[in-house]
Amino acid sequence: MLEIKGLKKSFKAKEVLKNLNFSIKEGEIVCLLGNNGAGKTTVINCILRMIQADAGSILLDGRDIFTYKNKEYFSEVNALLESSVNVYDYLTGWQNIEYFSGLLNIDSGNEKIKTYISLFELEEAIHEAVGTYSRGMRQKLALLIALMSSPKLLLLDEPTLGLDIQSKLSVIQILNTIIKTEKIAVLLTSHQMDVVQKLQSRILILKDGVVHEFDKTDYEDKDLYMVSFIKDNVPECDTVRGSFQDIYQSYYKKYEILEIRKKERDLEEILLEVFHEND
Ligand SMILES: Nc1ncnc2c1ncn2[C@@H]1O[C@H](COP(=O)(O)OP(=O)(O)OP(=O)(O)O)[C@@H](O)[C@H]1O
Repeated sequence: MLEIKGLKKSFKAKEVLKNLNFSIKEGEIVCLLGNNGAGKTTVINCILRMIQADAGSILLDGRDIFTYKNKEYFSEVNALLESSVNVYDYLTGWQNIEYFSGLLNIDSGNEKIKTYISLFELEEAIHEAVGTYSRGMRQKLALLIALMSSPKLLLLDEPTLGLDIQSKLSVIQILNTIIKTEKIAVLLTSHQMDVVQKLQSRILILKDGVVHEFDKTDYEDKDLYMVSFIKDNVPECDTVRGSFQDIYQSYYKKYEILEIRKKERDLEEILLEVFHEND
C-alpha cells in the first residue's frame, strides 16, 4: 500500500531524515514514535506532498506519489493533523459532514456515514453546533469525516491529544475495528504510550534519521515474575527473578501461593530505554 524507500530530507545543515525505509499494508496501523524533533511530522509532510524530500521515493500502490494528480491523490490519502482545523465550530456536526462530503464528492446520506455516526456515538449531538462539543466529540467527528471518504491511507497526528480516558478508549476502539474492516493503512504518531499500547499496531521508532522496527518481546525480561502469596494471614507480593518451577518450589514450601505471573514491562519504560540507547 505505502512504501517509503531511502527517504532523505535536510533543513539547511540539519539532516532530519537520513535513509528512511518502511512500508504499511492495508488494514495495518503503524505507530511512528520518536522524541520531539525526531522528524515524525517531516515524514507526514513528505507523504502529504507538502514538502519534497531530497532523495528517495514514496510509493502508493506501487506508484510514485508525485505521479498522481492532486484530486486523485487526496481521494486516496486523508489526514487528521493536530495542528490544522479539521471541523468548523459554527456549523453543526451534520453540516460539517455535508460540507466535507460536498468537497469530497460523496453522498452525505450514505449508509456508511449513518453507521459511523452511531458507532462514534454522535447521534444526539449531530444537529448541534460543533462549538458546543467536548474535545472528544470534536475529535470523533473529525475522525468520522476523515474516514467517510474511505481513504486507502490515513495519516493521524496525535489523534488522542487532550482527550479524557473514556474518549481515548473510544477512539482507540474505533480505530482498531474500522481500520481492519475497511482495510485502511494508517500511519499514526503519538507521544501517549497508553494509547500506543492499546492500538493493535506495529511500532516503528524514528531515531537519528532512520526507523527501526520495534518488537516489545525483545525487551521483555523472561525470568521476572510477580508472586502473590499469604504470609501470616497477610497478602503480600514479591518480584522475583528465576524459573517458574524454582519460584513455585521455594514459595510453596513456606506460604500459600495466590498467583505467579510474568512481570510485564511497561511499554513507556521500554521505549524510554530504546530512545536513549547509544546516546
Ligand atoms: N520547515 C522547516 N524548516 C526548518 N527546520 C525544520 C522545518 N520543519 C522541521 N524542521 C526541523 O526538523 C526537525 C524535525 O522536526 P519534526 O517537526 O519533523 O519533528 P517531530 O518528530 O514531529 O517532533 P514533535 O514530536 O515535537 O512534533 C526539527 O529539528 C525541526 O526544527
